[in-house]
Parts: sequence; structure tokens; C-alpha cells
Amino acid sequence: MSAVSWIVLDIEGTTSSTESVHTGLYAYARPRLGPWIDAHRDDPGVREAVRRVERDAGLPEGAGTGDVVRVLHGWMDADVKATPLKTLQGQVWAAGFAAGELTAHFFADVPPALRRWHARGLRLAVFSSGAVSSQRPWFRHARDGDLSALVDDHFDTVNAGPKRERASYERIAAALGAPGGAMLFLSDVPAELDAAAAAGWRTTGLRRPGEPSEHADFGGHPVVETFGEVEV
Ligand SMILES: CSCCC(=O)C(=O)COP(=O)(O)O
Ligand SMILES: [Mg+2]
Repeated sequence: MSAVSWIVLDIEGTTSSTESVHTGLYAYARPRLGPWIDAHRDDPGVREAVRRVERDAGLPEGAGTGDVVRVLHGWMDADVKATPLKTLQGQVWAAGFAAGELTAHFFADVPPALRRWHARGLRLAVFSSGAVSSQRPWFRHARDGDLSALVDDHFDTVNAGPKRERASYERIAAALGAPGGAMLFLSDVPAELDAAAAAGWRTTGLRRPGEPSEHADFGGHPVVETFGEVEV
């Protein structure tokens, strides 16, 4: 098997706490989604996302911002990783980071491990349900300092595909020009690790105390509690 050359990171539950995403980012987006949609009606990306929400939720086209926002809030309550929700959240969060109103949480073991791996010549990428537009400022606005220079590439459900499908991992490896065996995926969700493994990737599950994955069944995947234990 080839040596690992890329480490690909999930965010929520892996680099960062679920609570920081839900009480930080989700709470910030909740009251701002409606005004954002109304203020950016002419933006083709916003129009397309709103149409997808209407379609996916069985609303009539042009249903109105109130109905669309009710669907978006319902998805957030259930933590549904729907692509149009992620697109709209990503735009709201990017504006929040730019305005200095948001900062990003990383578990204490993550920044030193990213710096160590980067210094060893390993390349780092992100694959998260969060839109690339929000992943970049997330790493730039880490509370202990900018981590964005450590990350070479970013993938989400738009440019790679669903996180539980093997084809998404094949697409990422092709985009990075590396064979599956040279890719290591770190995630807190066993189904995502299964999809990565099906594409020939190496995998490691994150079972962080206090996170939803604490009692997950990771099957045959190696499992760690911190990035300091990851074997590369
Ligand atoms: C700054 S990324 C926002 C996090 C987010 O919205 C999300 O859904 C993270 O999910 P993940 O796939 O990283 O578990
Ligand atoms: Mg996750």
C-alpha cells in the first residue's frame, strides 16, 4: 500500500465540537437566513438554493421567504445536512466571519497536529458538509490563530458529492491526483468512513468524549480520541 500523502478532515465532531457549530454557527444563521434571502434575491446562487429548498420540501415555486425559512429551521433543528441549507448558511457565516462576529472552535489537540503533519510534508484537505465558503473562514478565524495556510484544498457536497457515497471520495482523490491508498480520512461518522474505505482510502474514526459519536460503532475502522493518537 502507498504511503499516506493526504490527510482529509471532517469538521463537526472531528476538528471541532458539535456544540460550537450548533450554538455558535447555527444560532447565528437562524435569525439571519430570512433577511439574507430577501436581500440577495437577485443572486443566482441564492435563487437556486431557494428553489432547491422548495423542491426538496414539496413547496410550490415562489412559496415565500417565511415558508422557506421554516423548512431551513426544521432542517437545522434535526441537523439535516441538506446542500441548499449549507449553501445559504455558508454565505451568512462568511459574512459573519468577515464582520468579526464569529470565531472558530478547534479541539486543543488539532492545531498542533495539523502543524506537525504539515511540517512533515503531508498535505491537508477538508471534506465537510459545511460549504467551502464557510470552511475557509472557519480555518482562518480559529481562536488560537489562523490555520488556513495549513490546508491545501476544500471539498463539500457541491464539489465532491454526498459524504456517505464512495464516488465522492473517488472524485476527491482524482482532484488531488493521488491514489486512494495515499488518502487518510478522519471523521466522527462511521458511514462516512465506510464510503471512504470503499474508495480504497485509509480511515480513522474520532470518538471524542462528549460528542455524539462517543458511543458510535466504528466497525473495523481504527478509532482514536484525539489527533495526537492518529497513526500516519
Ligand atoms: C464551517 S463548516 C460548518 C459546519 C457545518 O455546517 C457542518 O454541517 C459540518 O458537518 P461535518 O460534515 O463537518 O460533520
Ligand atoms: Mg462530522
